[in-house]
Amino acid sequence: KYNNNDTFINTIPLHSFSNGHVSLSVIKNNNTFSSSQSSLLEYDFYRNSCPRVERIVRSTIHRLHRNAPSLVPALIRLFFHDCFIQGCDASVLLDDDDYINSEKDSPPNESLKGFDVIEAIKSQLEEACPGVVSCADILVLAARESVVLAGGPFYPLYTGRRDGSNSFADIATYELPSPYADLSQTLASFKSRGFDEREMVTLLGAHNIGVIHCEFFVNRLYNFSGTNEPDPSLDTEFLNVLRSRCNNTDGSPSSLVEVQQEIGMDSKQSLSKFGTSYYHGLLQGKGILYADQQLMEGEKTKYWVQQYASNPTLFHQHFAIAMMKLSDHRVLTMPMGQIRRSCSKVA
Ligand code: HEM
Ligand SMILES: [Ca+2]
Repeated sequence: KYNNNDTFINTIPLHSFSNGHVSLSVIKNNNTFSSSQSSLLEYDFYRNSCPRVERIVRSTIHRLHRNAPSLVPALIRLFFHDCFIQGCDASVLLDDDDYINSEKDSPPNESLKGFDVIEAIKSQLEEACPGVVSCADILVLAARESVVLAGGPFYPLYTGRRDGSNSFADIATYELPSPYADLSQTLASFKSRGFDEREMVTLLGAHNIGVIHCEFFVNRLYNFSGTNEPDPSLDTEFLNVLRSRCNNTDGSPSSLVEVQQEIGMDSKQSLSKFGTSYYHGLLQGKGILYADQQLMEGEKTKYWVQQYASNPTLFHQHFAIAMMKLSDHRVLTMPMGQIRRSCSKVA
């Protein structure tokens, strides 16, 4: 129904995709993929200065992943939280000091993980090619490898991002999407960054994997908006599953019980395939966050939830492209920015 006025469908030759993977030729031939800044990024930017960069990122993540599979969702979330706040400039990685008001200390970022993984990759790269590769590039490349490790699509990335010299704790506090936001609020924050309804639904498909702590949805389980009733949009059976997972009824923030996002689904399968269990869940009232379930409240967003639930290949294609777009959001390129030596400190 929305296909006619959806530029994506009209301009992108979907037949040139195979297996949900995006090929570079498609990108080169179609300007719709690049934002204005990303024209300053290049494919294989480090081909002379650090030709092994992508291999090093990949092998480090693969090595660490064997003992710590949870780094996969963590890195995807870290990437989102960087790019969404002042663009993909590694602002989220900076530590607090006299001059830096670190985003790490902003409430929505308190449960972020994966900083050590980025730092481990950075130190490998500093050995191989000192002072060359930006932390901002490492972050987008690490997120891409994580998507692939989760069974999601591979997508090519431009490189040549430079690191910012600031962190934006206040902006992160107010502008990272809230799990308690309704559809219009969430949509407004994506739209202000150039992402439409469909792209927002696509990116939220990242919630197929990972964990959500009870503190972010306990408000829906017993006393939703002061009603003394649970959130009516929550499936009753699922409500009981969530209650038993978070059996600390006072909802104190210390009750950090982890909840697999694919509860009620074939979790093994969906994890290895980066599937569409998230969208199936929403169709059944089993969205974990209020903001997730809100996708069913808008005509367009609901339409795309239905599309992706029934067409995993389409989801993978769109997810790859949306991740590429987010990776190029407001990047810094020469002569702006810097290359840090350690990702947590300005150079
Ligand atoms: C409306 C927008 C969004 C909201 C409100 C939201 C909120 C959240 C919250 C509250 C958590 C749980 C964190 C925790 O318990 O530690 C979470 C987890 C996660 N989010 Fe989002 N998120 C949004 C969009 C996105 C997007 C666009 C992506 C990626 C493209 C993403 C990727 C993830 C991943 C992978 C996890 C699991 C992290 C882990 O297991 O370590 N989220 N999100
Ligand atoms: Ca940033």
